[in-house]
Amino acid sequence: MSMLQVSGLTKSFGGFTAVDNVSFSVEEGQILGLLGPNGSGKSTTFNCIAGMLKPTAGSVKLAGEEIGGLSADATCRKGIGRTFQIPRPFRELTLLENAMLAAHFGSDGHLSHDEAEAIARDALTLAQLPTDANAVVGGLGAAGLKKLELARAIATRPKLLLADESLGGLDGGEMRQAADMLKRIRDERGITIVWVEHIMGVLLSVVDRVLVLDHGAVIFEGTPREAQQDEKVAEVYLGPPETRAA
Ligand SMILES: Nc1ncnc2c1ncn2[C@@H]1O[C@H](COP(=O)(O)OP(=O)(O)OP(=O)(O)O)[C@@H](O)[C@H]1O
Repeated sequence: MSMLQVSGLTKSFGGFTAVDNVSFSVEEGQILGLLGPNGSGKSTTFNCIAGMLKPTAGSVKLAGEEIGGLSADATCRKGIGRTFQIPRPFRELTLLENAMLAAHFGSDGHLSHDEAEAIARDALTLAQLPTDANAVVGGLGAAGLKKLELARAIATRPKLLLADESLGGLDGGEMRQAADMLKRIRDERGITIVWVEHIMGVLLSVVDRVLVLDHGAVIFEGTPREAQQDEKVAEVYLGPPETRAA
């Protein structure tokens, strides 16, 4: 079954079409890498799926149910969790409290304190963060803050996780760990993932399929191996063949 089905998605800002008739689907339990150069429409596509933007046209279905145009909180309660490119946790709250708030946000408000705490501890454990009640946000570096983003998204108990630029600001080793963590979330929890990233790098070793956007349109869809061999993909990332270093 397709967990996510995007059909004819279009988003215009005034007279400018940032996303132009984009269609793709993600099967349950798969990881899709959504790639493309700066300004290619990745964030706009992501935000239309996550309910931060209203599509101008097209359909977004989660497990067969139309969710296009729903608000961000309604989308979350339907089962879409997201991370933000720039982490903005509640710094005055502990890690556990941050994850507990997310657990409440993802539910219909019927979670007890103890249920929210259990979900939050589980999410922090999966993200390899401390679960004790005193652990605070201060002192977390870039990699720690990315982990907290993931913990907060997982605590909403999503069917589909939208991961936004999870590698930004990380060094090589941290990038590998971040990629492995997304894979583990899929492997251990069966959560379907759409991973939006500006750079290809380590992403190709983890995702099942790759979608590449350029100027708001899909220019490639296939396996990571096919992406590495595709001339159109090489062109948007590396420039025309005659300008590339040997
Ligand atoms: N709110 C907006 N109003 C007007 N134009 C916008 C708006 N949001 C995005 N755009 C434009 O839409 C195009 C696609 O932007 P988008 O942020 O989706 O690209 P992206 O692939 O995510 O880029 P990046 O890798 O830099 O995040 C860009 O030309 C951008 O300037």
